Amino acid sequence: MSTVLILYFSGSGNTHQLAEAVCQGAAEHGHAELLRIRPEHIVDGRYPIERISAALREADAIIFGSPTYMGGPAAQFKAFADASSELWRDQALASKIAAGFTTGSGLNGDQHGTLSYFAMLASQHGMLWCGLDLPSHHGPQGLNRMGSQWGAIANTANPDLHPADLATARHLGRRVARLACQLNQLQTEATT
Ligand SMILES: Cc1cc2nc3c(=O)[nH]c(=O)nc-3n(C[C@H](O)[C@H](O)[C@H](O)COP(=O)(O)O)c2cc1C
Repeated sequence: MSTVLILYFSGSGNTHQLAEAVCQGAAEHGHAELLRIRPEHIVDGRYPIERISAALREADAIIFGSPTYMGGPAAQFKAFADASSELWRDQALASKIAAGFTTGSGLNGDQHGTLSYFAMLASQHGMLWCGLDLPSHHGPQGLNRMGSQWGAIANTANPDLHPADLATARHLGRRVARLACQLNQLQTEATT
């Protein structure tokens, strides 16, 4: 069993749809929970990290999500990331698995900037980055049609997300949760 948190911001709902798909996949291997960053929680540009720091400390894996705004994560996600420096001081998230997902309206809308930022944030926290183990247009569902191995991307040119993008997000959630279970098992074996 593993506990996976999906920590994300969504302005108009596209990234929320992708977060739900990630959560469905992760729930196949344990407990998975959505934690949405709400703009009204942010005060003077800072997210109140104390609201969620216990949940972050207890999770086995954290999957970050944000729409891509101007080639990077939304300011609301960055407000959380900056506040997470409280947890960086004692490396409270070290050795947890991390992964990421994003949405963007461009076919190539520089969504990699957002995923690269998530990987950097994970590295700052000493976390272990988990990308996608999928070549592009994989299998009958056409998984990873956006061709990214850093994480899951959905193109949002249409209001309903593409089934292949949703299936790719479920795959990422499933992969992270499965790896977290395996890591838990190894740690248990090492201490018994
Ligand atoms: C301020 C702003 C900047 C944006 N910049 C980009 C961008 O750089 N690349 C891209 O592909 N889409 C960009 N978009 C489109 C959003 O990423 C896209 O609509 C996304 O799915 C919104 O997600 P949400 O519904 O979860 O808020 C931008 C949208 C806004 C409002």
